Amino acid sequence: MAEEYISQTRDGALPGWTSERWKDVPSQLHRRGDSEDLIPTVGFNMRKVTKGNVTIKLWDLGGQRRFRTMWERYCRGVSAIVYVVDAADRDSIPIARSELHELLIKPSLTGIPLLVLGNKIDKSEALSKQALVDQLGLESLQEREVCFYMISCKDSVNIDVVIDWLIKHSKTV
Ligand SMILES: Nc1nc2c(ncn2[C@@H]2O[C@H](COP(=O)(O)OP(=O)(O)OP(=O)(O)O)[C@@H](O)[C@H]2O)c(=O)[nH]1
Ligand SMILES: [Mg+2]
Repeated sequence: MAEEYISQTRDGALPGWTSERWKDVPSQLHRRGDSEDLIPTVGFNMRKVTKGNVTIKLWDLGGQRRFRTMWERYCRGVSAIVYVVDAADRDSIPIARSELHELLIKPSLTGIPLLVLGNKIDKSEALSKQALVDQLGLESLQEREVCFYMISCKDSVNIDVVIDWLIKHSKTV
């Protein structure tokens, strides 16, 4: 069931990429593809996105409190962790910060490269890059590669550099 978008929003479709559900996942864990761009992730979704001879397997983990305890389990052994923050939701940044730091102190995740994305920069209330880096305490993170981009899935801002980063950090099998 290939779909022509890989990001949260239909507008954020990436030309040339196809997306399909990861086949070895129990079907009750999937969301319906049509609506998953509009509502919070329930549990998690898994996808394989492909362009040419590049395939990336993505685990999209739900951000709600009840799903956070499973983050560590699904981050173990991955090539990279991508942490997406709503840059316009200023009140939630302290929680995003503490949850991120909680996750990264887990010994099982030592050294895994981290990509932090400040999303929704199309919104006027979005924080600046420096403010977000400061409020998330990214400077204090150690012993792993950390990269940060400001993005807009809605307006497709910086999605190309995200994809480049993911490809660069993917393990070749
Ligand atoms: N304005 C704007 N809206 C966006 C953008 N990206 C996603 N959205 C919208 O945000 C809503 C989804 O909420 P999000 O906060 O992104 O959901 P999420 O982070 O996946 O939430 P969890 O799955 O609970 O972690 C949808 O209505 C999207 O259309 C963006 O770049 N700009
Ligand atoms: Mg989600």
